[in-house]
Amino acid sequence: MPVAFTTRDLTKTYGEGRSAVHALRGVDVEIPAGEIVVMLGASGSGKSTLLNILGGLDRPSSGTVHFRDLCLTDLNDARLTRFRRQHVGFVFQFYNLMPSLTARENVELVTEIAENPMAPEEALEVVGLKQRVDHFPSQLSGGEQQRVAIARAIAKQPEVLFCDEPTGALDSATGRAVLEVLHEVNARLGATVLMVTHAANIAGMAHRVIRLADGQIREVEVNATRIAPAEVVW
Ligand SMILES: Nc1ncnc2c1ncn2[C@@H]1O[C@H](COP(=O)(O)OP(=O)(O)OP(=O)(O)O)[C@@H](O)[C@H]1O
Repeated sequence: MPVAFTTRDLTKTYGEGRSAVHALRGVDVEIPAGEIVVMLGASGSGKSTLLNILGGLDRPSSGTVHFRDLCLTDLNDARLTRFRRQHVGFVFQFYNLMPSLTARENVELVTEIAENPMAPEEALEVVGLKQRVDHFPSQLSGGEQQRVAIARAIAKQPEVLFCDEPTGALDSATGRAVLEVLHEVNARLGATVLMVTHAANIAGMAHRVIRLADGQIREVEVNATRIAPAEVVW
């Protein structure tokens, strides 16, 4: 299995002196391409910090990150931005949609600057919103808005989709619908999906589960069998 990301002795410290917070303390991890990987850990264990560094939104204090054979830690800001634009998509807990734009227009914001985008309608079809392309966010439910955010993230055909608590603001039925979409994006489009969550039950649908504690990898587990998104309970 080809590797999407490799980190070596990654550290991240926020602040300095007595107020320094050691968010990551020597992380060595490999994320295989084409998998759904779930990162679990207590609040403050460093999950979001690691996700943001892998996605090129933030930089480590020390250590290296490779995306395939591209060393992200060597890139200047302009090249790191290009890496993000070409290779990765992000989905956050709060959907960050533009309220004055329709679903289609929200997706177009990304497809207009992407190199090899899908048509916005196609991305909205993948997430099951073909009939809602001309609706504004206020006319959509929370789960539907999150699906627009996923459509926006996948429309540029990223190799990796980073999701930080993508179901955190959703009830269980709506959350399952969103997980179904993430499962589809992995199975149908072949994107690596890297998801941070507090909901341990979501780990059952992953190929691989990474547990963090105190800024370090505590355990990496490969699921012998996976459950379907519809079976996830929380
Ligand atoms: N910008 C920042 N400035 C200072 N400290 C920060 C910053 N971002 C994160 N931290 C600290 O780094 C540690 C790790 O934070 P991180 O958000 O990565 O944890 P997490 O596991 O994602 O937590 P949660 O599940 O609560 O989102 C925490 O102690 C947090 O307070």
